[in-house]
Amino acid sequence: MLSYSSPRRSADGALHSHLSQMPTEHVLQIDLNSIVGRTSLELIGHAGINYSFDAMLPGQEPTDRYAQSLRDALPTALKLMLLIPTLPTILKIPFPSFGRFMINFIPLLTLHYLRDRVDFNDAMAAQLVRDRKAAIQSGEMYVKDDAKDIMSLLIKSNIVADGGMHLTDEELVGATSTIISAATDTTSNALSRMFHTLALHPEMQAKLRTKILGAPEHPDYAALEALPYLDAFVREVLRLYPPVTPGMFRQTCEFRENAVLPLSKSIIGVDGIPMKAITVPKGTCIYIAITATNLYKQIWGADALEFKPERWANEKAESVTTKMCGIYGNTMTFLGGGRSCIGLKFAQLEMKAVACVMLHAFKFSNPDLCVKWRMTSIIPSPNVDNQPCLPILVERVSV
Ligand code: HEM
Repeated sequence: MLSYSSPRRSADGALHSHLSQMPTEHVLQIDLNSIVGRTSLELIGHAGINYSFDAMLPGQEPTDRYAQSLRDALPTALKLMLLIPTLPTILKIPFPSFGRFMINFIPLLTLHYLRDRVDFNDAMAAQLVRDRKAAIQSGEMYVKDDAKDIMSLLIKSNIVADGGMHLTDEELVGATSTIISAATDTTSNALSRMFHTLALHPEMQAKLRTKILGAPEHPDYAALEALPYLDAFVREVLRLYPPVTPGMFRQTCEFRENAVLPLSKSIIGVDGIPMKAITVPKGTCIYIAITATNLYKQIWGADALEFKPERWANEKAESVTTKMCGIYGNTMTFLGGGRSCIGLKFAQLEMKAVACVMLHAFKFSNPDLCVKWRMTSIIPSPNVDNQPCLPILVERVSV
């Protein structure tokens, strides 16, 4: 049986107590990137699977093997980027055991390391699902009454689902693994950007703190939603700095008809003739430029590159009301359509909750160091002198 999180050990509280150990009169320089990385892991642990990775113990990296394995999986996969073009062929192999045989056969240590991480993560997710299902079916109180994590809710609705809507155990394990990996580096990166932006804009930080001090220190959903300036701040961080990647590829379906994309404004084709629509042949690979769309001056205005939460205050502004196909805040940050992100609300609430807890107690400022955001993998990350870190000065707020 795995150790589950206790309702009393909340991750935002742990982040708070992590920093609370600093003496009152001191200004500390800390690497916030590492702390928010652990915070996002612990938050999805609690809210996603009711599991504590013990990621917030002060002064040390998590020793939980599941946490370590999750942390290693993405960087290892990215080392194998050159193999990505072979994926469509591999996925067409009808026998998974043959695919596994090929992976074992190829003498590539990184590939074998990744195989072991994926196997371990799947085994952990499978055990979590098994334990939780057994606990729910046996009516154990803590699961029945307290557990509101995503996995428990999924299992509970699966138990009562009609045949056609029923997920197999394999699908439940797949969903659990996907949610944990999809919610970790993404939100951690968004939190880093949020703190860096707060440190770079002390006047906005002070304004936000004033608004937040009027709300409870550990706000519930309604209290978070009742803070419009916080909402605007989070939207602006997610617009200007899409946390995942500047763009993504999609391929139009090979088995459907060619599509015709209408254009909001006509463009001049290479033959000099104005075009009002573009024909996209089936099977075409398309690059969706996430950052370019979020910063497009024709939509957002001449100040599109500036960080301005105020732009969200004017609900009639054309930039905010233009119909974008993205699912959040008129941006493409979480993409759009059938395969868009399902965790946007979770991510946005996590940013708001962490901002609320932290701004209640601490002030963040920028040390005299040049932080550069670099594309190290598919995710932009903060660096100083080519070393990944986000140095931020932290001091207690005297209220
Ligand atoms: C700021 C944080 C986040 C950003 C910017 C973000 C962005 C994205 C993007 C761009 C995709 C599409 C990826 C692709 O198709 O290749 C995606 C997919 C997904 N995201 Fe997020 N995400 C965030 C947080 C989360 C969180 C917190 C969760 C879960 C609680 C989550 C769950 C998922 C899942 C399950 C998918 C796959 C959906 C599918 O393929 O049907 N994401 N996300």
